[in-house]
Amino acid sequence: MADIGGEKSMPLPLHKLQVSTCVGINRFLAFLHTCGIFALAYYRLACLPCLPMLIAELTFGLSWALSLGFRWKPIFRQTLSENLTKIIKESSLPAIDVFVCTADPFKEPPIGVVNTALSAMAFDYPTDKISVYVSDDGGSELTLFAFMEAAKFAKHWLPFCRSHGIQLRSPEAYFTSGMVNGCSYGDYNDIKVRYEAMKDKVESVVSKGCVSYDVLANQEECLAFKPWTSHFTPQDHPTVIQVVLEKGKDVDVSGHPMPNLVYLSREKRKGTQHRFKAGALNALLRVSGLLSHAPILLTLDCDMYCSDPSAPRQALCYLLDPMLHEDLAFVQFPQRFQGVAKTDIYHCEHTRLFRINPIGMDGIWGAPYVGTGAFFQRCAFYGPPPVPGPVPIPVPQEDEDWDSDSDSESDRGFIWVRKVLADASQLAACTYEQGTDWGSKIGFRYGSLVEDYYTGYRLHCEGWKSVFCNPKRPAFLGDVPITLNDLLSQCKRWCVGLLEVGFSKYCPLTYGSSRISLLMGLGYAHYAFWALDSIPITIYALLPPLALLYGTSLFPKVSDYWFFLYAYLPLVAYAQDLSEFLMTGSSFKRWYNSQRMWMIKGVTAYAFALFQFSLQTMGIPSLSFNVTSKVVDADQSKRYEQEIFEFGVASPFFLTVSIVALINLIAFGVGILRVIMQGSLDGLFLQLVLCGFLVVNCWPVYEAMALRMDGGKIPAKVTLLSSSIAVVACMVVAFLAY
Ligand SMILES: O=c1ccn([C@@H]2O[C@H](COP(=O)(O)OP(=O)(O)O[C@H]3O[C@H](CO)[C@@H](O)[C@H](O)[C@H]3O)[C@@H](O)[C@H]2O)c(=O)[nH]1
Ligand SMILES: [Mn+2]
Repeated sequence: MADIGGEKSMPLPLHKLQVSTCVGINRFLAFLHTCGIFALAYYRLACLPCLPMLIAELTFGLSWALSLGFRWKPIFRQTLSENLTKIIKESSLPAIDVFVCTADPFKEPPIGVVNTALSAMAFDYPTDKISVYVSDDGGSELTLFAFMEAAKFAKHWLPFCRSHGIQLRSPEAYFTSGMVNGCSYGDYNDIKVRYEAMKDKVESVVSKGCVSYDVLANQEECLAFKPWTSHFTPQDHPTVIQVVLEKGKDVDVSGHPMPNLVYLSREKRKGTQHRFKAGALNALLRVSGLLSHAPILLTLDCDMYCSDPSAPRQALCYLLDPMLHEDLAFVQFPQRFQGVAKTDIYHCEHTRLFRINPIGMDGIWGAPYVGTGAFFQRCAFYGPPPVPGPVPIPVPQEDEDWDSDSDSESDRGFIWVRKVLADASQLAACTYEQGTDWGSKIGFRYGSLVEDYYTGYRLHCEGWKSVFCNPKRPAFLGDVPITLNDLLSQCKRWCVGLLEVGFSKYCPLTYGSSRISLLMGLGYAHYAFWALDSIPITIYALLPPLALLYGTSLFPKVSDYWFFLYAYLPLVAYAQDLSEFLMTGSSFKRWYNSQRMWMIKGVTAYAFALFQFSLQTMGIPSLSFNVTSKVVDADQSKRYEQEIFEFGVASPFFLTVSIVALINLIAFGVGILRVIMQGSLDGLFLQLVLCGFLVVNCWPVYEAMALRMDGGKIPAKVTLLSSSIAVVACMVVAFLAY
């Protein structure tokens, strides 16, 4: 323990890592693929003067090249948290401020937000070192009410979890997990009844839409709702700060101290920019800096509860390592999800984004920040890492606290005096940031709808590192969108946000590559230009089938030796993708669905994002952060569980998908006829295969157009419009052919 802070290395390792065994094969395949892509370009230029196909193939090639960094040096880390207690005393553990964001009580039910907060309050960690802050961008009394009720329930819940060593500390998850052995606890029924009563009370208030006096217990509770006057709207209201639980004052039913629980709704005024989630997090950063000032922060989305109470200790295995500590900005846990359908039809899990690519980026420099489930060092938000010097930053010795200037104040309970709350209000004022470096050099960064990606990227550019912590037992579990439209809208929002970074002066290819490393720059660029995949996907989805109608061959004959190239490149790319998928423990069917979603996104979310972004750069009003709905409709959720695609609404996304699906169906039919009539397959073989593959992928679309009667089918007007467009397109092509 004594020489942790010294120059010598640690006596007991806190973690270890292992480089993936695939490194050699990955690099070899990369070499072959590069040669292949150059050969493709040569083939297109030399043999077929077909410009769009060349563009498509070069863009595919570019997109593949940008993913090189993910495969360069994937590493697998493992924490050895059993050693943590041997090198640091419980009382010396650093304090943690947890940020939970919510933005709309109707899209994000308060009971869900409360469950997330409860799971963090119940961390397996000294309670007096935890402060949970809730940022309510919806400015809703319903959310505050839910938290006041949750605080009362927490006084029973925390001791219950502690005494029985409960692992799932989100009460909703615990009571629905079917952990029947819970019933054997004497107090199980009591706690269950309390939870349900609390939930009913909160839900009934939410369904009424307002907090009336009769549901409040006393004068003090009534006072808390005073800010909600008739002038109060979600877009225009003063700062509201409520200290719902206060450590040192509130204790649970067993007499143990409670963590701090603070509700914050930052000031909003019409005409001032509020910067969505990044703005909310920055307000929390300042307010928590004044009230509890923990050196470690955890950011959580309201729908992502903590499913392993040891998560903070796992994160500390990295954050307290003197060898990493100096420039380690954050430890990122993967986003993992609950309630995913068996074969994950919409590929909500984003296996590649959240679980495969981060291990690659971790091996080169650091995993990207994904908005939730990340433990930060507070100081990372206030400037670049300290210049490496001879003396490493010391971890506290025996009786010293980690952040020694904060403990003396907060322990005395000094922070909650009225004066401090008034100051905190000022910190959350909507004009506070004007003329400051907030959002540009300090705090979460502004300028992109994907504030998480952008902030992590800018921190990396400043020299900060990060670590990807991916334990077998998921540390955090979130909800997934269960309708196709929600998922595509979310994806479109992400893509627009990513393009905002890609086409800014911070473009990862130039700015990033020169500051982090070429491979990291490529990795970040891979995301920034995600939406560009729409170009080759759309060309491949339309041109080959239309040419098939013509009888024009766009690919080499089977007998041609160039054929090998067209077989090798996609097959190896798919096989590598599949094997990486399977290595995460996913199934073939899930992988298949993920590639289908990639195609669907190519002609919808990616394409629309590109269009939206172009409009935006021309000065047409930009997209705002449309919060993904976390409310589930019973019919929809039933269909989701049965793995039936949910269309239902007349979304423009579905129009383009349907057109592509129909054109391929027609072309495939005509193509087969052509082959039968000509008696030869040679020249059209690849086109037929591609078209057939698209038809197979589009199967749910045909079903939803013609065979289904439920509420999730494609609306008749979309079917009608898309069929007309597809038929006209095919007829024009057929006409041109004669
Ligand atoms: O003005 C806003 C908008 C959103 N949020 C919160 O941001 C979180 C994420 O919003 P959600 O609608 O769930 O977006 P997703 O696309 O599902 O979220 C992913 O993408 C976001 C943008 O990149 C990241 O912030 C998230 O962490 C990441 O999970 C939620 O807790 C919201 O309450 C705010 O606090 N204020
Ligand atoms: Mn979300």
